[in-house]
Amino acid sequence: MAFRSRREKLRIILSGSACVHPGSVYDAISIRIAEDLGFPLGMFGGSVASLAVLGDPDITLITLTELAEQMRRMSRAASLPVLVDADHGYGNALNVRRTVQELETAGAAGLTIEDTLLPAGFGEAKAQLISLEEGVGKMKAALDGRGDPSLVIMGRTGAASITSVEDAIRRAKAYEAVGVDALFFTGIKSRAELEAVAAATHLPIVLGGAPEDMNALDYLAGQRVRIALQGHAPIAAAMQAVYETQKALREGTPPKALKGLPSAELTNRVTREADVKARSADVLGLKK
Ligand SMILES: O=C([O-])CC(=O)C(=O)O
Ligand SMILES: [Mg+2]
Repeated sequence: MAFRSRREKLRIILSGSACVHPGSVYDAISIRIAEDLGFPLGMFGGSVASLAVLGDPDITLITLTELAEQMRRMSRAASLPVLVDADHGYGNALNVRRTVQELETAGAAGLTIEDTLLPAGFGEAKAQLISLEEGVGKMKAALDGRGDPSLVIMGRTGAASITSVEDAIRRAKAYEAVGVDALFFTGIKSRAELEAVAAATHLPIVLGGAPEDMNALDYLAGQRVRIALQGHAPIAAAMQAVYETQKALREGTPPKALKGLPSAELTNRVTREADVKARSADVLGLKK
């Protein structure tokens, strides 16, 4: 299976004793840059998928087809393992099963299925959770949808910030019991909360954002956190760069005077120019 080695790399991170930061990836260019910089893993958040594909905020308006297609483009462009935020699995538990099948064939190394009610319910300003029973059904369906046993399936709960840490623990234990590979928590606000969650569970932990005083990787590693997200600054930086460049051009700056453009060397590296040239020499009869 072409993607197995990517998945095994993610499994090595999860079964190791260190905590790593993933690179935030959302398209073919961003995944190549993350790979070149030596990130051990890419994180493809639902928020950045929505931004990159639709230019939308994170309201789960994106479809599974669009998400999987974006993942497929990244899988073609680089071989960095990618953990995909598959949100609620795009429907009920049967949809979750299909989501796993699509992301598996699109080359994801792993994916998270969460128990938040998505898209937002009618008349509900605040995030809601589905029941624990429905969450368990989704995890079972996700595991059942997996064709390649090396694909990593993570159970994700946002209960810590929606209901309580106790509820997050209850849910995490139930997801653990049906056989997910790792637990992904969002909304953990303190060391005490993380320590409670870690003490009550057994699987490797992924932390979707943490307060400043919990950033030390050795502390996180000691609580079985193997992957700690750092948000999605690269796409935000890209937005600012496009804004500045278009603004300068609109205001009459000559293209040659623009600031912040990549060197030819960086552009060539990101586009894998040398590979294209070598291939063109071989198959198009062009000079290298
Ligand atoms: O999983 C992540 O990267 C955090 C998240 O939910 C998102 O960005 O949509
Ligand atoms: Mg998300």
